[in-house]
Order: sequence, then C-alpha cells, then structure tokens
Amino acid sequence: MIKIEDLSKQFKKDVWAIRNLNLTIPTGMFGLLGPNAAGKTTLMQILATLLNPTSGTVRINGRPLSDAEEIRQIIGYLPQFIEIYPHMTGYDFLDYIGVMKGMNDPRLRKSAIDTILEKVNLQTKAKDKVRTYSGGMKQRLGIAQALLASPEILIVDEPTAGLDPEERIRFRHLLSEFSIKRTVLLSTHIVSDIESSCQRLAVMKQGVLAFVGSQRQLQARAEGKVWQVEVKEEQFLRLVGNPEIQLIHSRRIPGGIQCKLIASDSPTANALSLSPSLEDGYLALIGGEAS
Ligand SMILES: Nc1ncnc2c1ncn2[C@@H]1O[C@H](COP(=O)(O)OP(=O)(O)OP(=O)(O)O)[C@@H](O)[C@H]1O
Repeated sequence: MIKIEDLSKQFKKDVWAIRNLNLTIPTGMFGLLGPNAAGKTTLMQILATLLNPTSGTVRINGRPLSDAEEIRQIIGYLPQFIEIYPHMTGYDFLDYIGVMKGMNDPRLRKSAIDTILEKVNLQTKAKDKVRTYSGGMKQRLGIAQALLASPEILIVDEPTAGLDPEERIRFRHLLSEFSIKRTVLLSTHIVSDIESSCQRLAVMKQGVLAFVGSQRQLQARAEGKVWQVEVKEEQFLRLVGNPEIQLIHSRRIPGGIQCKLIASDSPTANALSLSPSLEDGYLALIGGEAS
C-alpha cells in the first residue's frame, strides 16, 4: 500500500508540479490518468525515491521515503524513458539489475531472468546486444527489469507507448497477474490501458488530484453529456468553435458529418444522447486538456 499525505513538489518559484496531494493506493492495479504536465511523472519519481518532495509525507508498505535504500529493494520502477547501455546484451543487463537488487545467488538469478525474459517475449533476443533491439523490444526489456526480483510495489510510467497492439495486451495480462498480491501503479494518458485492468483510479490535472474512485464513478462524470449529431459542414464549424462543446471524433457521412461531442446540453435539436464510456468521463472531467 502507498499512503501519500499532503504531498507537494515545487520546481521553481511559480512551478508547482504537485500541490497538496492526498492519495491511498491499495493492493491491486491502480490507474493514474492525466494530461501532459499533470504531475504524474513527478509523483512517480518521488515514490521511486529519485526526487525529494518539497513537503508532505509518503509511506510505502509502511516505510517513509527517508528509508530510500529499503524502498528501492521493494520497488520496481519503469521510467517513461529508459536508458539501457547499448553494448550490453539483454541478458547481461538483467543480470546487472538483478545484482543491484540484491539477487546474490547466481542460480536463482538466472532462473528469475529466464522466467521474466519468457514473460516479456524476449527469450530469443536475450543474447543480442541492446543496440540491435527495436523500440518495443527495449520497452519490454525495461518492463522485465522492473518486474525482476518480484518487487512488492511496481510503478510504471507510460509503459505501453511503443508497444504494438499484441504486446500491449500481453503486457496488460502480465501486470494483472503480477498485481494479485501486490500494488501496481500504472500511469498513462491512454484510457484503454486502464479500462481493462484497474478497478480504482485517480486523475491528476495541473498538479492536483481531480478525481479518485471507480471506473463507473469516472464514467458517470459524462452522464447526460455525450451526444451524437449529424450536421452539415457550416453547422459543424459552429459546433467546433463553441468553447462549451468538446469534439470527441467526427467522420464524413453522405450529406454531412457525424460527430460525437461532450456538451452539458443537447447541442442540436436532433442530437442523440449516448451512454458515456470511461474515456468520455475522463474527457468531461479534464475539459479540453486531453493529450
Ligand atoms: N525538473 C524539472 N524542472 C522544472 N519543471 C519541471 C521539472 N520536471 C517537471 N517539471 C514541470 O512540472 C510539471 C509536471 O510535469 P510531469 O512531467 O510530472 O507531468 P506528467 O503528468 O508526467 O506529463 P507527461 O504526461 O507529459 O509526461 C510540468 O509543468 C513540468 O514542466
């Protein structure tokens, strides 16, 4: 469990990446959503003991952040951008990380590395140098290093960027399996990454917590606000120019344009009300800031 109380991080005089954040993250998969610059990466770096907060307290399975050495032994962290020494092989990189994580028995270390390589589907590339890996393969190696030594807490920042759809699904299964008895914090701005796996989630916006709750509760934020309309081009331009209306998507149809919108009131006389998806709830919550 991760318990965050009144956490703030200020970078410069007027730049607060996080402001007075209170959040408890229980065992299981927990999703953290938010647009660019919401403060997600800053929060994860603080939890991974790579960045000191300006104020506030954090306890990770009961330990304060000041026990940084101990916390690093129980945390697996996949940063948004991982640097891997290009001349090392994938296997040697994991071996090095294993030693750093205190896996001192070579036999057990080898067995753990073989298992994790298979889970991320890199077993046939294990003896190749990392410089020959594709972006997605490097990402999978990053995932493998985070999962090695079965950490009690796993923190992953935008993990599926660069993965193809099949690998993305494989990764989601891996995280779900891993989270049965552990805490997994998954940060993303891709709503579908969270939809399939996280019962509980939080949304950050401009450094503050804008929402904490279930998927259903987030979905409900768009209840009665999602519309499908079919309009002519000039009416479409009027709708798009209206600051009270958020365009979700549009496509040309014979005789006009069909679009899905978020608006508090029916945007046209013949608008069809739709039941909201999780993404609609998220978009309604954060306004036009999605990215
Ligand atoms: N080292 C730094 N120095 C100054 N400002 C920073 C630093 N790191 C982050 N910030 C600022 O803090 C805010 C939060 O950034 P952060 O990277 O935590 O957001 P994020 O939610 O992870 O965004 P993204 O989805 O784009 O990665 C931004 O305004 C960013 O410019």
